[in-house]
Amino acid sequence: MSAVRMDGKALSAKVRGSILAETKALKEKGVTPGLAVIIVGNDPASEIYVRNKEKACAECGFYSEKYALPAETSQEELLGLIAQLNQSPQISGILCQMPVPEHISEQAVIDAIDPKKDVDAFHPVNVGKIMVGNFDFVPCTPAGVMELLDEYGIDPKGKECVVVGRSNIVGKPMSMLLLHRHGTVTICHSRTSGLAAVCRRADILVAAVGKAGFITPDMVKDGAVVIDVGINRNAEGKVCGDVAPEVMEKASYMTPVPGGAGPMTITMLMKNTLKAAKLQHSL
Ligand SMILES: NC(=O)C1=CN([C@@H]2O[C@H](COP(=O)(O)OP(=O)(O)OC[C@H]3O[C@@H](n4cnc5c(N)ncnc54)[C@H](OP(=O)(O)O)[C@@H]3O)[C@@H](O)[C@H]2O)C=CC1
Ligand SMILES: Nc1nc(=O)c2c([nH]1)NC[C@@H]1CN(c3ccc(C(=O)N[C@@H](CCC(=O)O)C(=O)O)cc3)C=[N+]21
Repeated sequence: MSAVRMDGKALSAKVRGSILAETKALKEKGVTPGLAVIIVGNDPASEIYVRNKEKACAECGFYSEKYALPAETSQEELLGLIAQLNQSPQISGILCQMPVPEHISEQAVIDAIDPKKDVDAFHPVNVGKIMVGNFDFVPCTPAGVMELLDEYGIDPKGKECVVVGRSNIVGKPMSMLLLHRHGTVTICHSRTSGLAAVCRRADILVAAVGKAGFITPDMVKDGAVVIDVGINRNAEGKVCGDVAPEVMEKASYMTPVPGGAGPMTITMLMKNTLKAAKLQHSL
């Protein structure tokens, strides 16, 4: 039996529709959500994401600004731009695409963004709130995964959840959201011993590794729900996930790449931007 395909594109369209409706109501009160996206350097993959974000802003009726800065931009210049955007009344949310060039400190960039405009939820204040379980902004990729699970009626409560990857962007916040929903969560990384056996315990397996085809069928329990967060390019240059396609035959539900977690990430960014606009206007 082949797994049910968890359609992130379809769910995104639905959620963006309801965001647009809310945006229209907000605009009648004189408030337009605005997102600023900053990209430093010209990583081709980042450019695709930035374009997708601009498109999503248009679909949701948002105002958007894009700053494509050259790779040589100094940290001081970047922090200056962020300080300006922190003050700008048109801008509800600020996202600086990661990674940034090596001469710029990622943490300095994150720390510079006003927590009230931190729609990525990467600022330590927001990370702390997520840990405590009382948060305004949900990290976009993990939030998108949770909405996909809900849409398909998959409840993490009491389930064995295994997250492969412990990054601050995906693995760690993903684990925390599953924990809040009462999953029994195991976080794996490059030093995990017996990784395949740990993965085989999973009722819900989330792959956020960054290696094409890393999760093979022998690592998956029959009937498991498999969430593929990876965005990689295979030898032919095609976008593919961290999960080998043959896993479809073992899983009960699985997210495709493209069309699964990726579009949902952007949709959750829109949701956070709308929320930021509302919070800033006490609505
Ligand atoms: N769909 C979406 O919206 C998004 C997709 N992505 C994609 O998700 C993937 C992961 O992204 P991100 O979390 O930022 O990546 P990172 O490179 O920051 O983290 C990768 C994680 O995988 C772990 N890992 C690497 N090799 C192994 C291994 N052999 N066995 C077990 N664990 C391993 C690393 O372990 P260790 O910590 O020990 O090094 C690390 O924790 C990428 O493909 C990225 O492009 C990212 C963000 C959003
Ligand atoms: N500050 C910051 N915030 C991020 O959220 C962030 C980041 N930096 N750096 C990079 C990662 C990656 N990321 C993706 C977003 C959308 C898709 C996406 O739209 N994917 C589509 C299209 C894929 C394609 O065809 O290229 C899909 O999977 O169907 C993918 C990946 C956000 N990230």
